[in-house]
Amino acid sequence: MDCNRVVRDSQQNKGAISKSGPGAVDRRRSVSPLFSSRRLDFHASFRLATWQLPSSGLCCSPVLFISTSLFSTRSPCKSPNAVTPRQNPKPRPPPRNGETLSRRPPRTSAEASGASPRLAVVSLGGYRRVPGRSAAGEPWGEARLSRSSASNSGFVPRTRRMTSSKVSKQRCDAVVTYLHAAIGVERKIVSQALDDLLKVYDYNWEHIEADDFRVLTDAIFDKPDPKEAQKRKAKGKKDRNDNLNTDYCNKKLKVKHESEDLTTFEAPLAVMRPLVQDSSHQRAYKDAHMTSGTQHAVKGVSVSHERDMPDPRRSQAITNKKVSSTSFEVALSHSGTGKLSFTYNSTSPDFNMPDMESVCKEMEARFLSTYKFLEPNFSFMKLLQDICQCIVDMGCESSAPRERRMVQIIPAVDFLSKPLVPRVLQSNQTAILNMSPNSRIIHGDICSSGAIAGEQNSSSNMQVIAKRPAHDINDISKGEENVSIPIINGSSNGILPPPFHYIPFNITFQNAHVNISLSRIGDESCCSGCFGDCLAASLPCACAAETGGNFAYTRDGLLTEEFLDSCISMLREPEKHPTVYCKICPNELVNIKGNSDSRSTKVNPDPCKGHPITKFIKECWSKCGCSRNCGNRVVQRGITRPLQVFLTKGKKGWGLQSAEELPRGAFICEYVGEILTNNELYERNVQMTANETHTYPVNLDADWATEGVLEDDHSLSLDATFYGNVARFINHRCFDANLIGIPVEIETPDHHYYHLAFFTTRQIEPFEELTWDYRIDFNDVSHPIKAFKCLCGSEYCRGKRSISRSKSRALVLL
Ligand SMILES: C[S@@+](CC[C@H](N)C(=O)[O-])C[C@H]1O[C@@H](n2cnc3c(N)ncnc32)[C@H](O)[C@@H]1O
Repeated sequence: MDCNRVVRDSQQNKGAISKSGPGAVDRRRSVSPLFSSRRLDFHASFRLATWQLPSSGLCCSPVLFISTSLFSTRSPCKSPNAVTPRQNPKPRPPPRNGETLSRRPPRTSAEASGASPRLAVVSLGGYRRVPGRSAAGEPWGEARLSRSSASNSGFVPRTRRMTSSKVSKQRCDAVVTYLHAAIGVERKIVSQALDDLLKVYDYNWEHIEADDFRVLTDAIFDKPDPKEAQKRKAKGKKDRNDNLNTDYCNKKLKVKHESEDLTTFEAPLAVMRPLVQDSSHQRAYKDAHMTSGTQHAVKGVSVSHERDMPDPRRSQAITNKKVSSTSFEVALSHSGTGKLSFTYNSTSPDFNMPDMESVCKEMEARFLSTYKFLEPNFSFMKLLQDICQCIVDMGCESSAPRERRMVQIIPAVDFLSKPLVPRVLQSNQTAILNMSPNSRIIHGDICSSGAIAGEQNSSSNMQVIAKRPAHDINDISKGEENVSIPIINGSSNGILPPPFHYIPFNITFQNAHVNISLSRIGDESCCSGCFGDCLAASLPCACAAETGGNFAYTRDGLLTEEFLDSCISMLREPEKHPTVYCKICPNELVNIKGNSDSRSTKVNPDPCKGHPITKFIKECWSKCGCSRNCGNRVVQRGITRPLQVFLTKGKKGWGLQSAEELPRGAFICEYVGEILTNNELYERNVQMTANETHTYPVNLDADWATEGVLEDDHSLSLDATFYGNVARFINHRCFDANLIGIPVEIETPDHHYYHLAFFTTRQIEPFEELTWDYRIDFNDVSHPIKAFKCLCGSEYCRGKRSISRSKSRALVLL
């Protein structure tokens, strides 16, 4: 995408506006009471063409062309005496010889119609040589416009202005043939548009040929859809009936619509309009349902396919909701044309049309502040380009894979029959996600605020479509795990978990120093002499030393009773086990730092709250001689149980369950997330506002006793808010949870960093919710993460009382 081009065009247009009638706009503004509302239209149109130059033999496919325009119009005046905006303006006088760029010809119908345009045009070109053809390849823009190709195809070189009588029919025919082949539009439409333009420009071919026939192609593609014209016509009639005073305006409208009706713009293949998040969901659904054969819904967008429409081109319509101050629409047609359209209605008299460059900049700033993580080269224009490219890509696939994908994206839950609109479109490969610009892309908590995650902010109805990875409801891990982990929503409301990046292994965020090196593993800490399954050997190998000379696992892959009992005891009866206290605790130190610019006057950290001395499992690893199937390698082999992410019945949001009974001591999954230093985690927590949501980070402090005085940045945490695995769905239960998190050493004997693995504390029935004790200190008011009101239901619940009176510490402590 050529952003400079956008800016240049935008600036040129400012120039054009200044000459073509800003005074008129301002005068109209000064009589604003005469205008009932203003409308801001934004169009991004794109088209796909497979075409062949007549003589060169160059076949170009696909060609993507995006043009965007931003212009405002005003609704018809209410008084016959009022100054009216031009509904069907006379064409601009043809440019005279020697006129400068500021008198350039109009590029869109909107501009031609007298609306005040600020135009940005972006073209993308691509070509493909047909093997065996002789012509030299040219990018589309050049090929389409080149003098050689033009003359080869029957065009004559640029000439002086010609009068109507001098225009050769042959030349017109050549242009029509050329554009018909190039962009796949009916000859009649090309011909009509060419005739119109020739008249407008006094048969000056220079303006028509300029900029690669841009004016002509724009005129063709910007012809209004006759269906819309019909609608407006009908509305015009209604207005006339409603208010006789508008007769004058309606006459004008009628003239325009009749001329629009002459065009035969292809019926749209699909039209998408966003839902408005208000109480009219049901009405919107009803409306959509009435106009559609079948319907499925995208986050914030209702999509319907009019399969029963008699149109031989199998038109599809995606339609919905009408009453909106802002609306957004995508129309696609089989000819390979598309149009993205945003309309904003305002009654504000102070409305000032922003220029396209400013809009892009503002949108980029909003995206950044909303989504926090954006690619460095993100641009709003690129987003539009991506949408177009996505449609082109999908359109170019053969129908067979498309059918297969459509089968895959049909969710297991009943999205289709409910009026409340689901928020995410499911797809294994791609998805269009419709979100409010004010909503967060990534967040974990769907219930602490009592709201469903992903719900759109109703402060703006403006929708942003973004192509981005979404959940596959058949496997939330997207194939990253050994087993598929489906998303189960038993309530049939179509809600899905908020988006996040699924990762099966921990990944360092930035500064965390995780030193994984073979040289750090001493010979005494591995079993390089072993072979096959260490558990099958007559004597435990060196890797069992960490667990007192006995392996923590049985031959069945479960934790030994003894090991599990002692871990559970450490968790539930901490007073019976040693705890280590830091002289200066990194956890408390970071609180001071974090508070340094706030109202806090603290200079000394609080005393250490203590860290448990927890048992570690030590698994065999790459420096060992045993095989991958060794019984002392359980956690590193990943998830094997049939887990499911499911929507809980209460207000806890999503949870995790197993479709099968689980024995005591079974490995479920490890807690996977970003590895952060304490400082990074604190910064992150502070930056996330109180209303933003979290999964609960885990502090890796299980073995601090062996570390002596810990440096700040050696204190690490795992945060699954943005990147994580299924463990981020495990809900908390005070004290008697059915899972326990146990530290596991795999790649490094250095216990700054380790894995946190969940094992069952007892036998678990199929579909019983899996829980673990976050060990949240609900009374810690200093922590920036506001804790939830605990709904664990345990008789030992320690969160339900304290939450009402304080912010609680929400960092999980091991
Ligand atoms: C790690 S996430 C667990 C998955 C979460 N339920 C979800 O839908 O994404 C932690 C969040 O789940 C909710 N949660 C977990 N356990 C809870 C409990 N016992 N009572 C109430 N809410 C709980 C809280 O909103 C908390 O912020």
